[in-house]
Amino acid sequence: MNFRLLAACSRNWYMFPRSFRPPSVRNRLNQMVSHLSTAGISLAELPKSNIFTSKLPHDPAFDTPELSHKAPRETLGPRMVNGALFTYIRPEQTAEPELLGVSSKAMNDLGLKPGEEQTSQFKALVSGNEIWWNEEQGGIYPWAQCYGGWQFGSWAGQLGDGRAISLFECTNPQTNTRYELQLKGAGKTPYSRFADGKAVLRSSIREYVVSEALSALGIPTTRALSLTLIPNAKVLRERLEPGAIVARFAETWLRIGTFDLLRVRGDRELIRKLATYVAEDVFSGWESLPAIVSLGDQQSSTQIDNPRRGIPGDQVQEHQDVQENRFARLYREIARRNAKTVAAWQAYGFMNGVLNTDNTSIYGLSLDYGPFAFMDNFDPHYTPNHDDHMLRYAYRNQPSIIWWNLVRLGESLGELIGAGNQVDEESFVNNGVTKEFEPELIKRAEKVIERVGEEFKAVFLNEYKRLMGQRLGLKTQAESDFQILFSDMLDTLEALELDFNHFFRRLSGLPLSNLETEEGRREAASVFFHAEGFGGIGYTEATARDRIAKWLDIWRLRVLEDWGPANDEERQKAMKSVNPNFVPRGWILDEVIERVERKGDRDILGRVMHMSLNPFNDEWGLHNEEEERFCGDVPKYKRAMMCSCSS
Ligand SMILES: Nc1ncnc2c1ncn2[C@@H]1O[C@H](COP(=O)(O)OP(=O)(O)OP(=O)(O)O)[C@@H](O)[C@H]1O
Repeated sequence: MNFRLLAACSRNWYMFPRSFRPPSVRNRLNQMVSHLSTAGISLAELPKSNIFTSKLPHDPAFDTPELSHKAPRETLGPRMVNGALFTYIRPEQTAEPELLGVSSKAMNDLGLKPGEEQTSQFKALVSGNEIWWNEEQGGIYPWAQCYGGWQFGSWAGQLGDGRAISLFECTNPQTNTRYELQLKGAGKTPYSRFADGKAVLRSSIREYVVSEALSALGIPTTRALSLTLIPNAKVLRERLEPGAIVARFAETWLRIGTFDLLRVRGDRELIRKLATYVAEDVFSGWESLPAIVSLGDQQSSTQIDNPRRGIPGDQVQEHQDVQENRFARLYREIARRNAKTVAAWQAYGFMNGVLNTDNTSIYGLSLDYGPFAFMDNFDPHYTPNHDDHMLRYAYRNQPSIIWWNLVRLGESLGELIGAGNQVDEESFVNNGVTKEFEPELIKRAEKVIERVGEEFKAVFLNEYKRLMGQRLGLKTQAESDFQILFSDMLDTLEALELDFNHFFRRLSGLPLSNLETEEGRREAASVFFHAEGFGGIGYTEATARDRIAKWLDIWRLRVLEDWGPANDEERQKAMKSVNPNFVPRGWILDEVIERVERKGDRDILGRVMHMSLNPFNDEWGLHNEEEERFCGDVPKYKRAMMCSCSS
């Protein structure tokens, strides 16, 4: 079966399902961390594994860890790697590393005990100077993954972990969650192409803080355990900069780009193997995957959110004359997860900045912290990526782009999805698709992708409405909320150039009793203004106040419906528990970078991480002036900053 043929035969695979349109401004349809306190264990006691490297094929150039270990590092440099999903490779040694920060939440989630970060073993591991393997006793040898990707809509070829090296998988014995721990900035790999395998301190600080901030907001993401400065590594970007290593972890680092590369190379055997690995070893087995949900008008959000699971892997389901086998259910799971994550980005005003397929996780994690940002003033056209002139990855396009990426995944899985009940037949497995079977297979695969697209849209909207409702203090959902509350609010924020996240937090603390009269609402409106007032064209202070006051009245009545008149304190508390007082915005990260890098100030990093991990606090009691500044109005000339991809 020629994989390219699939795409050529079916142009609509490159488009959204007909009814799915990008979000627009007019039509919004289209748009304290609970630390489980565990005792924890030491790094040595942490259960470790290498399921990824033991089940999936390695780079044939280095059959064993020993071969890779003995090879001079220069021989492990950039090249094409075929028929494999990883290469054994160790991190480069670093001189005089300095551990700058550790996330307490990450320690806890990994199952490590507090204080473990002070041990020399921990410091050596997260700086790349020690690995969990030696020639005498063996252990787990590090590896770099091979993947490809579509970047800005064009095929980019083989990419792979050019500067990330995984050390091992580890399982938190309390939660049973398994993570793959890796170092970013740990040196060259066969996937480094023309680059140096390093990461600069600037981008490492950004990833370290913001991946943990997203996690604290409840948004699925890859995580950061620690940040290590490598003072002697002078890394050349726009200028010479200090290098750094982020020790990071995730349930999986597999990306849509991992499948893309196999498809482009026509490696159907490996696609099947990888898909099986994902279902059995990344998710909780084939039975855990979701069946189709009906999407008629009668479908409740609860039904959409709770598809039937528990279907045996070898069972093929028939729905409206279309067979769905286990690979279709796998595709659905990946799409549903990504739908929820992108909904959370939209609800919290987060932009990834570079949503290429190599940055789209098959686990639905926020992945790749490059030119990302939290929204300042609400502007659906905003992208933090300085190089994205077409606004491909702007806020308003994120849901559609994630779907575009998922269609690429559908193409990679197309043969397996389209095979229906023939997927395990010997001749299909060994010889591929016959000419006679091809039209049927393509038609079925297209149908499944189209349906999953409809479900993606439904899950996305469901989650977006849930989160927005929660942010607005609603306990129930009403049909009219979307247009009357959400859309009008967003239009108002955009028209008056007001801050997105501040809006929700300030709304949380507004007593409903202050909003009973027209005068009270007009008075309250200015709580959303910037220090200099508001922006936008054609508004006077009186008309700006009128517009906000009108919305506040609708909101007040809706909140009263849900909470009644006597529970306003509870309502405020509930809203504050979902609307962060602090988000690490671009200007704050710039200040942290400046102070850590140029002024040798280490403490600010710890304080900002603490605020990021506890974003809903009213205060943190660490540095009052700084906290007030970081949670206050964004200085006018520092709003909607942009950054380049160089990192
Ligand atoms: N300094 C570098 N040295 C080697 N490879 C690099 C470097 N910077 C980026 N790459 C590689 O270029 C590709 C795209 O880079 P991108 O910035 O999206 O990824 P990244 O931030 O390095 O990694 P990740 O997506 O895992 O966070 C990846 O394959 C990445 O490994």
